Amino acid sequence: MTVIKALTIAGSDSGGGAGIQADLKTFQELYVYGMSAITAVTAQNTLGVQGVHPLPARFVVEQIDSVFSDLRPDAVKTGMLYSSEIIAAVAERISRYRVDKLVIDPVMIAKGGTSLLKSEAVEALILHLLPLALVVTPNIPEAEVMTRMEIRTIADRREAARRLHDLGAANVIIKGGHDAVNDMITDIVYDGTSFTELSERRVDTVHSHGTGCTFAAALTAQLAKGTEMREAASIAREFVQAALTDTLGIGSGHGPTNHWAYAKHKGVIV
Ligand SMILES: Nc1ncnc2c1ncn2[C@@H]1O[C@H](COP(=O)(O)OP(=O)(O)O)[C@@H](O)[C@H]1O
Ligand SMILES: Cc1ncc(COP(=O)(O)O)c(N)n1
Repeated sequence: MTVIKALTIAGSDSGGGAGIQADLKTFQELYVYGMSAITAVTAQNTLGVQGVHPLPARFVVEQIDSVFSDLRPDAVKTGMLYSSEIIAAVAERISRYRVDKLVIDPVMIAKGGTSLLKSEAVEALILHLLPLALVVTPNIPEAEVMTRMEIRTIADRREAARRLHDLGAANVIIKGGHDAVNDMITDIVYDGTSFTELSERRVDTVHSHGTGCTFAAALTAQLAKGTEMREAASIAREFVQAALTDTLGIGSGHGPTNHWAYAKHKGVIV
């Protein structure tokens, strides 16, 4: 049996809906062996983020080295990176280990408004990490910050994707979850040449904590298996749609998505 392996470099969410926990649950559901390097520990639940405790950059590196020296991953995902020190250290190791399947989810702000990336670290993310990305997966506000442009229309999203590609990401997926206007939620995939739109009906739910992490983790799992970019994005979109539709309804605030839903609906996983 060939075991496909993926590493997530991200923050821990004690509430289990986002961050490392969402990534590992998603990898597991897609039959990918999950490994982690934790950048920060958050005290978090469905009501918000109560505390953030970053780890020293050198200890993030130590975790990455432990994984690479023994369990070589087939793909790597980054989530919450918190500081420019951690970003620079992660970028150095990604280059050193010649990671070719790097998925960057440029996590900046939790849904409740707590910052998960220091504002001065945005430049480091763009400069050091973006050029190493096989794919970057910003939501609309994150794409606005990185491109310094306002994004309203689908044409704006395409322009932002072009700019992020020009900044060095081989592929760009701009997620449409923050579109407050349309009934259809559209993620756009840009490979440097052509655009693909992935549209699904808006799910009207408060239980959307961790959608971004879950999408990028499903994408990473599929890329680790060798699925091509558009097909991997489409499966990730389907995974999140199921996770948002069949909610667990736990917690008294913005609850997590249901990581079991995709497998439950599909019956079998390929
Ligand atoms: N209400 C919704 N209905 C359907 N899909 C959604 C909804 N909200 C988010 N998504 C999907 O979840 C994923 C994450 O999107 P988004 O919310 O934009 O990112 P983030 O969680 O990083 O803020 C995307 O694939 C997006 O299309
Ligand atoms: C540790 C951690 N990482 C990422 C997110 C973003 O979550 P979302 O996907 O809801 O934007 C989070 N809330 N906590």
